[in-house]
Amino acid sequence: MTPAARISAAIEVLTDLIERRRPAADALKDWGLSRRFAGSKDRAAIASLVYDALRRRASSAHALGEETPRALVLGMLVSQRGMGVEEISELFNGQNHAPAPLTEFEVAGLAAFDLNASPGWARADVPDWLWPSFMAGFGDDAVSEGQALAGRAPADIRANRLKTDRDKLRAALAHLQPEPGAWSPDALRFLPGPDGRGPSLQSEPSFFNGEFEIQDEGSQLVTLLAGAEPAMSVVDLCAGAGGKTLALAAVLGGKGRIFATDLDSRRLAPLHDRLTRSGASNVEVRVPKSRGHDALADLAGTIDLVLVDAPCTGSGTWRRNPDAKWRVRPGALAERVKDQAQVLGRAASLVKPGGRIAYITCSMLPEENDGAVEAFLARHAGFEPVATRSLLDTGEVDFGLLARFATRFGLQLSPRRTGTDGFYLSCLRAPA
Ligand SMILES: C[S@@+](CC[C@H](N)C(=O)[O-])C[C@H]1O[C@@H](n2cnc3c(N)ncnc32)[C@H](O)[C@@H]1O
Repeated sequence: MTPAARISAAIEVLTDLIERRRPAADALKDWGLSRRFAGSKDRAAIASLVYDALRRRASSAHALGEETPRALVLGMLVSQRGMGVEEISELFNGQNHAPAPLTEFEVAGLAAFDLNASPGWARADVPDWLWPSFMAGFGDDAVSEGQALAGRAPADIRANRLKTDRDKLRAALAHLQPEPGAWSPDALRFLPGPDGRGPSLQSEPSFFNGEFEIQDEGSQLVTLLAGAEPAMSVVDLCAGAGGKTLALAAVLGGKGRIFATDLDSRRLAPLHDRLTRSGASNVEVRVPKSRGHDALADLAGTIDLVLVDAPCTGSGTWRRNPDAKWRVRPGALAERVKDQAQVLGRAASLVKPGGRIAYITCSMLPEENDGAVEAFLARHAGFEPVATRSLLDTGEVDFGLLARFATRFGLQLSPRRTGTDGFYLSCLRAPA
């Protein structure tokens, strides 16, 4: 396919996913299935155009005065690929599957393209209804935080301490040129290539052997800072597919016990194979028998550390899922805040006197971070937030630099601050 034909294909995929409000991956897959002539390089290039256009959706639409799939691609070619009107006109020539020639309106819009004239939410590429939350969380930095969140994400892996260490793993993966992560002692990072894609890590022998898991460095960090120690009893209350469960098992080093559960039993399904591959032997997966069944009833009041990786808007992961950013509906934030209150209440009933709840979200929004913790503290007398300084003093690595990112009750990581996905951590000590 020619570069211009790939642009036409990207416009088609964007039309489908916007009209039907469906995930980008599904729309791209369907497009590929019905266009067998497209090779793997074509598909990768089209996916990259689609994801980049979604990353800059609000800024393109605002600068060009319309929110059509075509306008999103045009804006992205200017803001992300640095193209000028002439270069774009050569591609948009209407011949051989190229997009139709530019209209006068489009030429004028491209010639006057200036993001500085746009409001904050558009420059930051954040949905306008979430902008007040962003401003409340980041103040003068809100635009640059949003812009960093609209960038491409690297691929991070966590060396599994139960089987290897970072140096050995780095040597085993030297052909893929990983770099050590900036914060987590277990992290290796692979930067995206020109098409936005990273290496195919899941086909590496060291992956099959359980020597690493794919996990954003921010996710690794909040798990390391949660305060798990060997010999503890730990509950991972919202374990899902187990990204944090596996990281906790590596910290415990085979000592103590981890109970992993989730409201949705289907989400736990991949965890069994992942545990086998990782070599973790002290994890018990508690699958609820039905919706509402409490699979942890026998553990009430006995647990040293309850990790709550709470259901949230996922706004911290918008670099990886730029389509999800525009699918979040107004009202979703209030729903997630209710869920968070519910899981935190359940955590409070599990933790032992003097034990700890580690509350984590992959969110950038203060309502579901400090806001959720503040509401919990108001409802649960005697619980106290653990000072951020003492969270950072793990004795393992000097995390002191992260103190700059302390919030009222915890720590906020972000692409701009830490080069990771956006994560929040707050630790709460139960009354003795
Ligand atoms: C952020 S995801 C968990 C990701 C997972 N911990 C990981 O690291 O891969 C949040 C999870 O919370 C679960 N969840 C939602 N409400 C819950 C509740 N009331 N109790 C337990 N889990 C809940 C969801 O099913 C979802 O799997």
